[in-house]
Amino acid sequence: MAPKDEIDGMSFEQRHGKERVRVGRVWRSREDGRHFFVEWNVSISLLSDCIPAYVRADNSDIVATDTMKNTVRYLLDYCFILDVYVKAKECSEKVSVEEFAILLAKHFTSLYPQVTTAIIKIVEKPWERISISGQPHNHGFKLGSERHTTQVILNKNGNLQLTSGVDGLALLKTTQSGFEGFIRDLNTILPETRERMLATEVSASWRYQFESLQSISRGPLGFTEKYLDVKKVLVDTFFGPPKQGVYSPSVQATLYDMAKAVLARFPDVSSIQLKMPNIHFLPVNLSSKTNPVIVKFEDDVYLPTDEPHGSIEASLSRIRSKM
Ligand SMILES: O=c1[nH]c(=O)c2[nH]c(=O)[nH]c2[nH]1
Repeated sequence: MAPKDEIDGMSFEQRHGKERVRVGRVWRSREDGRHFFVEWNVSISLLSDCIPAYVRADNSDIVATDTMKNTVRYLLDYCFILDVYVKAKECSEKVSVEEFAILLAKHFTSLYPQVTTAIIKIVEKPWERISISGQPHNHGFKLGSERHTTQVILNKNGNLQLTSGVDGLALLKTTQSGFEGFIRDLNTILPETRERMLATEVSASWRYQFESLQSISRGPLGFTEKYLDVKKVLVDTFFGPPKQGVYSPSVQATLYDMAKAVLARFPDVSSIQLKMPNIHFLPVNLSSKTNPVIVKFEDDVYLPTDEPHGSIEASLSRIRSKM
């Protein structure tokens, strides 16, 4: 990713940045007094022309990460120094995590002549508006589960790679899952089955087809809506219709159906990567010498296990027309 430089007859790559810069932001609606809140964990990585710092002890081209670190603390009071916060303050209207990442990347690549590319990653903490007696609260939030993520890679010349994603989306179904017909050898003890639990924690990231800043023409929260829509397609495809569900012959087949459904539904998504660990729920059969059947497994009592778990991941991309 980083450009390679040749130094002393050797190839050299470098980048520097700041990880885990945390920021919270409240937007207050004047109309109905409702507050909107986001908490973001921002990582910045800059590709920049600062080889002299490595080879000649000349730091004159360095955007210092220590400045950023000190500024994070300072900024609890003053919101105008660290780039992350300057931009957060400038966002008088609520923005999506994708737009904010683009804003930051634009800032770094346009302000510093040395910076050729900015890579911004943001993870949004899942604060959700709370409801009291069925009524959405104006300023109360509780922590949910899955996290909205984004990564923006922006080049000085405007070339853009934009991905959105979801992490920690835990899904489980108690039937309509099996695993049969796999290779059997000396080490195979797993029985074939058409009846098992299926549980996973989906990590997905999908890339938008936009390849430059100019090609993005969305409303202020378009990416948040798209995130919710993609998540819904993933979840709906995993479970199938509410009454009968849909049979899963393997995690692999379900993963592929989910990826295909996203590409079929969203023309502006050019690829999707899915990681779906197979989180096992083992059948419980208990016996002893004196009592051969204490608990007989009848698709009811399971032992949940995190370790080890199956690891299944794949990505699906549109093949670009060569025309
Ligand atoms: O859906 C599954 N895919 C596998 O590759 C696998 N391997 C395994 O032991 N159980 C399962 N289940």
